[in-house]
This record gives sequence, structure tokens and C-alpha cells, in this order.
Amino acid sequence: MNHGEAWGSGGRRGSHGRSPASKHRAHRPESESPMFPLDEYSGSRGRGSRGRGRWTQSRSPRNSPSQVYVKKSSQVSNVGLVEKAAQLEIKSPGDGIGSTTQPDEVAALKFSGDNMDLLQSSDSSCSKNINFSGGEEKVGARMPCDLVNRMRDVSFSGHESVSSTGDQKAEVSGVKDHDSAHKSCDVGNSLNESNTRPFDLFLQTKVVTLKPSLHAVNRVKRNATKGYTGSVIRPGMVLLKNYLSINDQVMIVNKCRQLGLGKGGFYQPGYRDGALLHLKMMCFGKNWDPETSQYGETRPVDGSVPPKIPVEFNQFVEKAIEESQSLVSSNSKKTKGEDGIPFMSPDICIANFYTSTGRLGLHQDKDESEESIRKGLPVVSFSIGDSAEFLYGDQRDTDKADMVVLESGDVLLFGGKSRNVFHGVRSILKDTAPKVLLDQTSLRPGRLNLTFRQY
Ligand SMILES: O=C(O)CCC(=O)C(=O)O
Ligand SMILES: [Fe+2]
Repeated sequence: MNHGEAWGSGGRRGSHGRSPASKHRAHRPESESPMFPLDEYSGSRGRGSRGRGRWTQSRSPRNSPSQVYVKKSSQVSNVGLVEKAAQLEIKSPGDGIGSTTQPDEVAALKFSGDNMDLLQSSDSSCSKNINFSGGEEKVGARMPCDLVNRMRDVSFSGHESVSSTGDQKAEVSGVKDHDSAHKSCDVGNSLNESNTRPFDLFLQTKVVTLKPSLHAVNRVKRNATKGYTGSVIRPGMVLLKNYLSINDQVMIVNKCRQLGLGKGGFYQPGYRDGALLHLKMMCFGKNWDPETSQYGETRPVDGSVPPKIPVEFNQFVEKAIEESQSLVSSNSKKTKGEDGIPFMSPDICIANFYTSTGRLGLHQDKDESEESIRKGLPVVSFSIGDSAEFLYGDQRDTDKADMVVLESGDVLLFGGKSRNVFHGVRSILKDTAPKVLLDQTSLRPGRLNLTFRQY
């Protein structure tokens, strides 16, 4: 992996400066223009760092894929990717993972039902199980941004349904302050000494969720049975929309949260010069070190050994590659096999968590082995939570990049001719995560991204 600077606010390696009025293409429908020509692999294997900076306006919202097919859920049911909604069981958010009571969390006033009216409800089924869990403020002068940004967390909850209109719970406060606190920290470049303290993907809440409304359950079922849509965005790059079911997303989030709190868990990565990345990160399998742009068996910053990749994750990845391969081969007459994606079994996974101000500069993933890159073994990316504006293109130039919105459950693969594509995250679209996912997990506002690779 090689996260070269694409635009700069404080990055030190390979900065290309900021584009004040950058415009870029959303990915084009085939009818509008053919796939743009791909230069052969863009060559340079120089080191870089994950960039920071910003893009501005998208040139056009053209988002139709070049080739599309829709796969019904039954076709992937052997790995349980779809159609699990019927079995969906609403559980308490920790889901056996256990909840920590770190004082560093965002305030979330959660209550049963969709609206504040329920707060005034005198319904005994609501009031009998109300929890207040307000952690005391212990603001330290030099705590990491997530620790500085703390507020009282109050949960109201009930075991039984109090409203036929309500989904599980709603957040009515805290998010704004949470975001602004992150913003001030995310844009800061100073290294802080607590950057190895585990970052909790969950908000600190002790919410006992209600039974979901019929409406919410039906919505989940509808989404699950819709299946997913596959499209070849450019040779070697495939987007599987809505590929991971909500149940799978919940499982992935819970696993990441659990492992993320342990050794080798989520931390605030930084560069050699002390600049911080605009995201939290952890690795599975092997550690990727942003200071050296190299993989290793341990994380230099704290000596931790990254956890193994959960086997279920690998199954999803392998299945997604197979699905992409059949999509590509069904198009192969048209493309003369140019957009092939080789198979791989991941031994590395990098998990990024972006808050609403998170981003990642245009870069190439090129720190895997030479052989892996030469063969075009794909990088497989899972998006969960809030949507992201994802840029990609042949150059480290945001003006020339195309854009696609990656939503929760989407899987993106880039291998073969696109193995060295420049890519990055321009922005996180606030409050776009599926509500049912938040109901089920207590995932913080933001986006979890997992990228799988084979060294
Ligand atoms: O968050 C994403 O979608 C991209 C992440 C990425 O490019 C990386 O971790 O190398
Ligand atoms: Fe990347």
C-alpha cells in the first residue's frame, strides 16, 4: 500500500498541493463515453503517505455503471450474504461483545422510538427500563481528539415496543459537537502521545433496543431480497452494490469493534513527521506502517501483533472475487478479457474508520509484494456505515478523477488493469448509514472501510 500525498495540508511526501476549484467526473455511463484509456500500470513504486486535503465540487452526477447485472440473493446464499433479514433478530447493541465505558464518547441521548414525544411517554413499558449512563467528565489536557470530545451519554430504553411507528432509537443530541471536535482534531497535525489508546467504534451507550417496528423489518427484508448489482466501472474495477447484507455488516462491525479494542486495535496513525491521518486504523494479518509504508508482523508504535483476519471476512472476500469474475466473464466478448480480475486469498486487511470529517488522499496501494502487484491481485474494499465519495483515476490529480459514492454494504474491487489505480476518499456523507445498522450496533457516526489484500 502506498498512500501518496494527493493534496496537501501538512503532508510531507509527494504533495501535489490542493486544488482550489477541483472538478472531477462522476463515473460515466457507457453510453456517454467509453471507458477512458488506461495507461499501463503507472509505474513508480516510490513511497508515499496517505494524503490529506480536499476536493470541491463534483463536475457531474453521472453515476451509471458501464456494465451492470443484478444478482438475486439466492445466488449467493451459500455464504449467507443476502436474504438474512427474515432471520434478523434485534439484539442489544453490544451483541455479546461487551460494552466498555470509556469516558471518551460522543453524547448520545437515545430513546425508544422515533421522536421526542416518546420521551414524554408515560407508557410504563417505556419508563420501567430507562437507563441513564452518564460518564463523568475527565477531560485531560492532551488527550486524543476522541477523548477530548466527550459529553454526557444518556440512554433511555425499554424492552418492549412503545410505539408502532418507531424504529429502535434516535439520537437527538451530540453529533454536532462530536463532529466539530473531530474536525478540530482531524485537521490538526500534532502527534499526540495517546495515539495508541484503542479507539472504540461504538458510542458509549447502554441501550437496550426495542423490538423493531414492522416497517423497519420490512424495509430490511426488501433490501435483502433485492440482491446486489454488479458493475464494471473500468477494466479491472468492479463495484458490487448492496453486496453485504445488514446482518453481515452487523457481524463485521461487531467483530471489528471487539478486535479493535484489543491489542493491535484501532489507533490514530501518524506519519514520521507527526502529522496525523484523517482516520483511525487497525490492521489484520500484517501491519501496515504509515511511517515507512511497509508491512510487518508487528506495529512499531506499540509492538502489538495484528489480529488474524476473521475467517468469515475472507469468505466474503473470496466470494466477492468470484462474483466479480463471473460478471467480467459474462462481458468478456465485449471487453476481450481486458477487465479480468485474478483470484486472491487475503492475508492483510486494513480497517479504516472515518468520522464525518475523515478523508484519504489520492494514492496507489503498492506496498504489497511485487508479485502481488504484477499479477494484479485485487484489493477488495468493504464499505459500512456512512457513505463516502470515493475518487479514482489514472493520475494523482483530483481534477481528473472520477467519483462514485460508496454506500454501506458496497464492495469495490480493483485488480488487473486497475490494480494501480489512484484512489481516495473525498468526503464522508453525514447521516447516511442505514438506520437498522445503527440500531443493531451502536456504531459511531462515520464510515468503516476494510480493504483486503494479498501480500
Ligand atoms: O476508504 C476507502 O474506501 C479506501 C481506503 C484505502 O484506499 C486504503 O486503505 O488504502
Ligand atoms: Fe488504498
